[in-house]
Amino acid sequence: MDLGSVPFGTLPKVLSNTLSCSSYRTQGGVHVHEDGLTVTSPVLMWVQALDTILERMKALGFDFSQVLALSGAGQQHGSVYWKTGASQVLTNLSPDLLLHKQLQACFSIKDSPVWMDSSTTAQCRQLEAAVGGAQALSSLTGSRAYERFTGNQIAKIYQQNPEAYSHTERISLVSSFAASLFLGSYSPIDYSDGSGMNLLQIQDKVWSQACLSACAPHLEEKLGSPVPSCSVVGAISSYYVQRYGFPPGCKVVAFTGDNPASLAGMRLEEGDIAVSLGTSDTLFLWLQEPIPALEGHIFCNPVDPQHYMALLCFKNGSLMREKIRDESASCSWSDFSKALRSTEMGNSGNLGFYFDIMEITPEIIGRHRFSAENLKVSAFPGDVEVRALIEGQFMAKRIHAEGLGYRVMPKTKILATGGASHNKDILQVLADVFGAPVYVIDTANSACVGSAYRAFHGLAAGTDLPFSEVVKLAPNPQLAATPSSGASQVYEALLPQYAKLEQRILAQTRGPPE
Ligand SMILES: Nc1ncnc2c1ncn2[C@@H]1O[C@H](COP(=O)(O)OP(=O)(O)O)[C@@H](O)[C@H]1O
Ligand SMILES: O=C(CO)[C@@H](O)[C@H](O)COP(=O)(O)O
Repeated sequence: MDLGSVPFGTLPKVLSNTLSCSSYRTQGGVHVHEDGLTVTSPVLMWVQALDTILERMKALGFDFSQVLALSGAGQQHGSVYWKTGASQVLTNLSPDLLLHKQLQACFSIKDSPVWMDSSTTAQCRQLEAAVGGAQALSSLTGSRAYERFTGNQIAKIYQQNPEAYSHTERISLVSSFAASLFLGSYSPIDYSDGSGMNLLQIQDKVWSQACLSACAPHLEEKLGSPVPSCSVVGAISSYYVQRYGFPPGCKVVAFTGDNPASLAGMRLEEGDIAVSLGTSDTLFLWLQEPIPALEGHIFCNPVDPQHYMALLCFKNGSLMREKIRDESASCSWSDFSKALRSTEMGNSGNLGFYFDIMEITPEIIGRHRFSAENLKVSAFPGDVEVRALIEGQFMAKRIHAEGLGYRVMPKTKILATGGASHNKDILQVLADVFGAPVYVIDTANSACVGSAYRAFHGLAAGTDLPFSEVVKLAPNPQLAATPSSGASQVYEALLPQYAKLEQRILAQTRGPPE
């Protein structure tokens, strides 16, 4: 969880929040189960993370009485299952005890499925069949069925553990769960994060009855009604007023997904392209008109209710970069950067695909390396390996963004965020592959900054003030890398090559058509 105070003018302090993990024997915040597909996090770990951060802030003397509004963000798609009777506990929290001590018995499922889960292929096929196919589901909800999307996760829980499902009074997303903790009552799901469930009709902004009934019974009452992302969902619970000194009127603005919150934090404009280099890599764009397809996702826009955002998710992001860093660059980001600087754009024609876990975009697993002559090779020297990884990751992003209809224009800006956006040498490759300048904001944690901006926007709710007006005095993104001379010739030649090899691997791994 991070504290975000809007860093300009005389604006009040706001608190933004992302929950992260602590020591529950998780790796990277999650448990990967024996089947290699099921991935969960202990829900109490998230509750304890909130306790820990608030206690630390109190110990540091943070003045909670200045917080007029707060909002936050959570990983998308993950879900939390509140047990029958939990709302009673939530509304009667004792300020003398930590949250995780009081909420221990409140969850019907203790290990929440998270975005990395890919165990629901059967449920995905069932959902698509129920609504007339993959494209029909995409046209309705913005995406074909994806394993991590919450509707399919709920369907799996209902099918495998009907008793726990029937003892569930409320299902939250990670974002609305975190908001519920602050509210002391169930927070609604916002339209933008709600778009990552395969359940919400993105045009009408209501739950799809066909999708709900294909996933599980009585689902609508367990989800509650979705709300616009900029809604004030209530005032902070008296628990925080008494224990930490928040003002009683402190407003809670609907929490949203980490990627929608990043869009807000980066103040993305139409034509820009955002690349988030976090645990997952994502690429997202502002859209006026949704054109849902079989690849990628359309979400409701988190700051403008009339508009949309498109998103591509790449599962093998930072964790893959960390592996190659450890294997080929002495476990050091500085050696990793040196490798990028000591090799040339285009990597002398050597290309690599690095997907240690089943990738989402495209559905490939394994490491696949090719020489300049397109021959499969089993290994590259360390420096070549590092460049092949980074060039491959960014070429995939450009190719799949162009598949969605996106074109790099002369005025295109790339806005980079996430942990790896601290690395200038990685950003240089990004600028070269896209042939466009790369900008960063002064904190790489754009989801937190975006949550602070959204909280401030929520304070102005009812005045119809557009989000862009609210953030107009925020600092502008800083230029971090510009394309090197000759980059466009190198990558114009290499991009079709990479796309062809990707198709070849896909054809080989899928096998002959049935
Ligand atoms: N200098 C660096 N170069 C490349 N990657 C980095 C660097 N510093 C941090 N990272 C990566 O950033 C990742 C965390 O990114 P972050 O955006 O905080 O994650 P999340 O998406 O889970 O919020 C780490 O896994 C780490 O690999
Ligand atoms: O699945 C997606 C987007 O569709 C992920 O981007 C998650 O939203 C979590 O990402 P990290 O912040 O853990 O990288």
